[in-house]
Amino acid sequence: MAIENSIVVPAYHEKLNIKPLTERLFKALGEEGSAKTELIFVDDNSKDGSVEEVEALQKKGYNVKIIVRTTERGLSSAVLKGFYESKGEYLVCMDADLQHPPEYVPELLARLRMHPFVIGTRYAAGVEMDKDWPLYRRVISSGARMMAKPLTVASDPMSGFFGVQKKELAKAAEGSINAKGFKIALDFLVKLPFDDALIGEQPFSFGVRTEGESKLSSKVMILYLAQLKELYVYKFGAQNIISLIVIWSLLFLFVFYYLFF
Ligand SMILES: Nc1nc2c(ncn2[C@@H]2O[C@H](COP(=O)(O)OP(=O)(O)O[C@H]3O[C@H](CO)[C@@H](O)[C@H](O)[C@@H]3O)[C@@H](O)[C@H]2O)c(=O)[nH]1
Ligand SMILES: [Mg+2]
Repeated sequence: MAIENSIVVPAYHEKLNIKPLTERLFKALGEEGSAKTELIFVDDNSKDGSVEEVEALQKKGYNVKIIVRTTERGLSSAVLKGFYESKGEYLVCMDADLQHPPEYVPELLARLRMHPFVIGTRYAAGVEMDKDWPLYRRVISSGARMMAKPLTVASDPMSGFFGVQKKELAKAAEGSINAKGFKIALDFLVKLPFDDALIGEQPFSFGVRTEGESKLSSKVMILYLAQLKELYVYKFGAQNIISLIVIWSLLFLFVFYYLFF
């Protein structure tokens, strides 16, 4: 059966999560869904046994592969790499650490047949943040989300769980997607030419990482601010941008100060 769906997972030091993610994903897809789905990990030379883990799963018959990059690092660029190497028309991005429960993927894929872009959202009726997600992460996430509000109607533009149709991806102007940092979905939401009204949303309950460590760092937060600046200029032009950036940067610094000092 031809591959229709490609699930791309950026992974850095995620060996312990690879097997449970693969097993849970293909179980959730069932026999028919699994036959038309490939799973692609994009690893940045973790050298932690992730490659061997994937090889063992291939031997068991799972349609999974791992791309190992040796000269590049970063979540967003890893996702783009996986998308460009994929066979399917329906592309999904999710984290390796099971914070995006694989059981939501079949529903997201179904929505992706009807929408050019589907964002996994933690802000919807009937779903919740895991109550163990630390308060400081919630505050950072809410601050970051607020700063992106003027850019998109999507309820959770910070989400790393999303789907996009490959034909939409091809419409992005050459070199326009910002592959730095963590927030590739936000770039797609602003720069891909689909109508806002066509954005689909997939509610999901955000899990807690049980294996490995988060890679969120102050560098990632700074990259996010740089991305925001670029997106504001892209969307609104340079005229109003200085005042917007100043206001939002002050807000961010206030949240940062409140949390860490
Ligand atoms: N290849 C590669 N993968 C990476 C890198 N940095 C992070 N990843 C992978 O990207 C995924 C997300 O990284 P985490 O470190 O788990 O991120 P987080 O802080 O928990 O952030 C999550 O929540 C955000 C929402 O608040 C999401 O925006 C983000 O995508 C992620 O889901 C994981 O699978 C991780 O291995 C990198 O440099 N290279
Ligand atoms: Mg995580």
